Amino acid sequence: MADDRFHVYDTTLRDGAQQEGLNLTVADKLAVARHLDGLGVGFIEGGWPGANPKDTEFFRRARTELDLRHAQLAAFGATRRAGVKAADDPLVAALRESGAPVVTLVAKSHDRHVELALRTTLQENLAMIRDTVSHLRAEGQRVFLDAEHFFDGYKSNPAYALEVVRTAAEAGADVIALCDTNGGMLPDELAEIVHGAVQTSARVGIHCHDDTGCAVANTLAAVKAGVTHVQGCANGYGERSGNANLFTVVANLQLKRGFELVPPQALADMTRIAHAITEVTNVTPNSHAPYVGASAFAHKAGLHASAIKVDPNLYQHIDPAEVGNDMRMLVSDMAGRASVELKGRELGYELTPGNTKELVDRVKDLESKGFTFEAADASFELLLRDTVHGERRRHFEVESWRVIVEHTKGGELVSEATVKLHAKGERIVATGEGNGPVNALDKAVRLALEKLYPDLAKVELVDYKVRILEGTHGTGAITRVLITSSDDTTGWSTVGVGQNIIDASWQALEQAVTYGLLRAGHEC
Ligand SMILES: CC(=O)SCCNC(=O)CCNC(=O)[C@H](O)C(C)(C)COP(=O)(O)OP(=O)(O)OC[C@H]1O[C@@H](n2cnc3c(N)ncnc32)[C@H](O)[C@@H]1OP(=O)(O)O
Ligand SMILES: CC(=O)C(=O)O
Repeated sequence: MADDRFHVYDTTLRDGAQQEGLNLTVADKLAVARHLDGLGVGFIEGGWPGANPKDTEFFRRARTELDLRHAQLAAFGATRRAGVKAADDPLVAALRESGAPVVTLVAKSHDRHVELALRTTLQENLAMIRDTVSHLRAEGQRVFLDAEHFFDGYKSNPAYALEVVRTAAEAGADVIALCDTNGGMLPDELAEIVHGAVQTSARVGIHCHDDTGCAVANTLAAVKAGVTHVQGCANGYGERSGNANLFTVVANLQLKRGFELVPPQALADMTRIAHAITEVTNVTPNSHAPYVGASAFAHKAGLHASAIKVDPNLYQHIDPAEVGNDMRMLVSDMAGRASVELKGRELGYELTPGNTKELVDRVKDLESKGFTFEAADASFELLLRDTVHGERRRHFEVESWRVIVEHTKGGELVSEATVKLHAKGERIVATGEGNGPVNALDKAVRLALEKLYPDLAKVELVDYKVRILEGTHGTGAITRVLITSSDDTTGWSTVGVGQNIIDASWQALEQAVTYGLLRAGHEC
């Protein structure tokens, strides 16, 4: 069970789900909850039971389908409506019936909101808070309160904003989370206000939105000012610009401020968990996300690599393994000898100074012609192998290839490719048909090689990207093609460049097949 000295409270399934384009099924919500529990957060806000059938269903299924080891579930909802008893409000009843051990109530703490949005009096709003908190407490639930618009409310009427906090605490709320609902605060101003609000009998927490790009900084400033409960969302999901990214908050507090919020082994699993959640939400992972992004410890500049060669800490703020991430070297025209040497080592090759220099020169020359190696790891490795061997080695040599695209009388578009190859002493001619020229070439190569290399069947072409590099030349522009392939364990990318899109595609395809055969254990 979670350490109650400091709360890590996740609201991905409620505020995170308020993000544009994010739509979770009940099964998705259960899956995300399991991942968050694996990270070791203390509380998981599951949604607003009674507001929609899906969230009601989530709490119903959670009782039998979630076996949480660390976290407690929290059901979110509003205080009772003005003028009714908490016991008679159907939305309060849904919170009571959710079975969640914790209920988090949202309450207005900004006088203008009470008067304009709730259309009630300041006194009635306090009564709504008092009644709802004490009713749920009497029903045996632990109650947290989200003081909505607390900071803007404090600026408008500090006495009233603090009265809301006091009322909730006196009624029995365990936690009052101060919310920067519009996300407009900056850290210094927010910290000053938090200082004034932490003197209450309840625990004080913080809930920040990222509209100024300061949600994480504001959360850390609030912790420094005395809060002991932080709210946030996985991957920073949330309404508008999102919520404080809970992964960044936890990593910062644990690694920089010495809090032990989640077990160290769970922190070391954070990168995997962050990515597993993006699989469920179907939101492309932000590769630049702090700590867990694929680029968070990727080094491109030659000068950085030369220092990293001496000591990785010279250009890294932590050891990536602490959050389950990896250091990566990127090779491009910004690389120097150190970048190439370290990349070579990452790939399992010890390069001589002569090889290193030659590779740096080749990479810079090819990148000036439109190639890109940071996005085509397999093409770089093939270039590296050719340099180490002092010659170009392939499993097959190409005599020629050709593609025909035919528009038939019936309106059908058919592509047919013929390749003539030499492999293992044989001359092979094969023809493939496809729905496009690259598909036809791919089929023809496979047909040509399948008898000699049956495991080529495992290699799949999974992505094909084209970019025009010199738009000013119209249809005669230089084209860059990136192909991503995969076998049953990993993926790799290759690049081709040319004035003819089919030629550029062929270069990338030929390398993709070569790399696939190397991965299958066929040396050449
Ligand atoms: C800052 C936040 O993110 S808080 C979370 C916000 N999340 C959501 O709104 C998502 C779920 N919401 C919903 O499904 C719906 O809005 C419901 C079911 C809650 C309410 O739906 P409806 O009854 O149709 O009301 P509607 O959405 O138009 O308006 C909200 C009502 O709640 C009232 N209300 C708003 N905040 C509070 C509060 N803290 N306490 C009590 N009542 C409140 C409003 O005054 C308004 O009342 P009215 O019906 O008398 O005008
Ligand atoms: C409660 C909440 O989500 C907010 O005030 O932002």
